[in-house]
Amino acid sequence: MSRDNKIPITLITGFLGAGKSTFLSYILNENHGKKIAVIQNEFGESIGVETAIIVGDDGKKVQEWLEFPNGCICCTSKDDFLQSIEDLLKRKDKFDYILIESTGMGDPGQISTSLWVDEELDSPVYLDSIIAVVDCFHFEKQLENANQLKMTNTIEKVKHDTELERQIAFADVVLLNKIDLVDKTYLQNIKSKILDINSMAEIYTTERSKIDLNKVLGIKSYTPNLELIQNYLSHHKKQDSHNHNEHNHSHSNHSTNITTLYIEQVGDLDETEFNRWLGEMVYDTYKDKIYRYKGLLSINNENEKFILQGVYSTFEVQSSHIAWNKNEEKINRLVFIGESLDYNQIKSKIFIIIK
Ligand SMILES: Nc1nc2c(ncn2[C@@H]2O[C@H](COP(=O)(O)OP(=O)(O)OP(=O)(O)O)[C@@H](O)[C@H]2O)c(=O)[nH]1
Repeated sequence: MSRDNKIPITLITGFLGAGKSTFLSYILNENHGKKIAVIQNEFGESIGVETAIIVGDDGKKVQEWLEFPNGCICCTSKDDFLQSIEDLLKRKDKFDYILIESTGMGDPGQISTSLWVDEELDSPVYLDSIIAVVDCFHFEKQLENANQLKMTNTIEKVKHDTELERQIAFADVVLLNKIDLVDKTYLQNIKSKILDINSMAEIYTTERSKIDLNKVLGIKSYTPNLELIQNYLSHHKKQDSHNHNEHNHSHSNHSTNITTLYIEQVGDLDETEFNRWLGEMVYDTYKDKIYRYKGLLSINNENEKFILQGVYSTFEVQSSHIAWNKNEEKINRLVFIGESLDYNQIKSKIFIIIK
């Protein structure tokens, strides 16, 4: 099934109180011309969205539907996101977009991998993008608390408390919300901390999560869109003249070890060897530590540019159907976001280049 006939899913993540429900309410009440189904895996308190939740007389959550004034349909879910999606699909004629609000502590990587796998199985849905809503007023404090806990507490606690960074690491779009509560200098500082973690994300500043919906819905972050990938990669190119430490956006005042790492290499790739190498990295060397990765590749004996997309150990290399220009230098360019990534280790074995 082509993506044009599939239903897009946007996953909304964010720490407790960041403004996710405010964002959902805003979307549902905007004039977007879509019929939107909403899946939430927790109870919330904001108006509009949670009114769709029905509690059965046994106290359990029951999935229910509700017509919104602008034609939206809302539902709430059981804890299992995928089951909810399956249930939703039985009512496919009723909607053409799905929003999933993950709980404050959800792992966006797990959910996006599940959706990605479904896509491979020719599922009628596809993952459009992951949006992280960040409370910029509390961000520094939340990050600081997480880092203090990292030094002192158990592994479980650490995993729990790195969730804020992980949400940012997995995001295609970050909404820096509550800008009414901070000044410009502070905001700039927060932005650069977010870019240190994930320099691929589009960052927008918002008040009450208000944003042009064209910037957040139907943006196809996971499709092999050459323009989008080139856009993601463009600002990394400028850093390439710097030393290797610059490839890894780890700055001395940056306390997280989740970073973005950029690698480039001129020439053509042996596709089989590249797949083998990447598999080794994501299944073995950096298992569960490489979260998200994208790339623009030049494959041996192919005229077209290829695009790499990956989450954890799930990845795809697909043609963009756009050829390299005759005068263009063929440069393979990759961006990885993950934990404790070592530039030299990753680059040392990476590219099997055809002379
Ligand atoms: N000052 C200010 N308050 C905001 C803004 N956006 C949301 N809020 C408020 O922040 C509180 C939390 O917003 P929610 O939308 O409920 O946040 P949430 O992420 O859904 O929260 P949880 O579901 O508890 O994780 C609410 O009282 C909102 O009214 C903003 O831009 N500025």
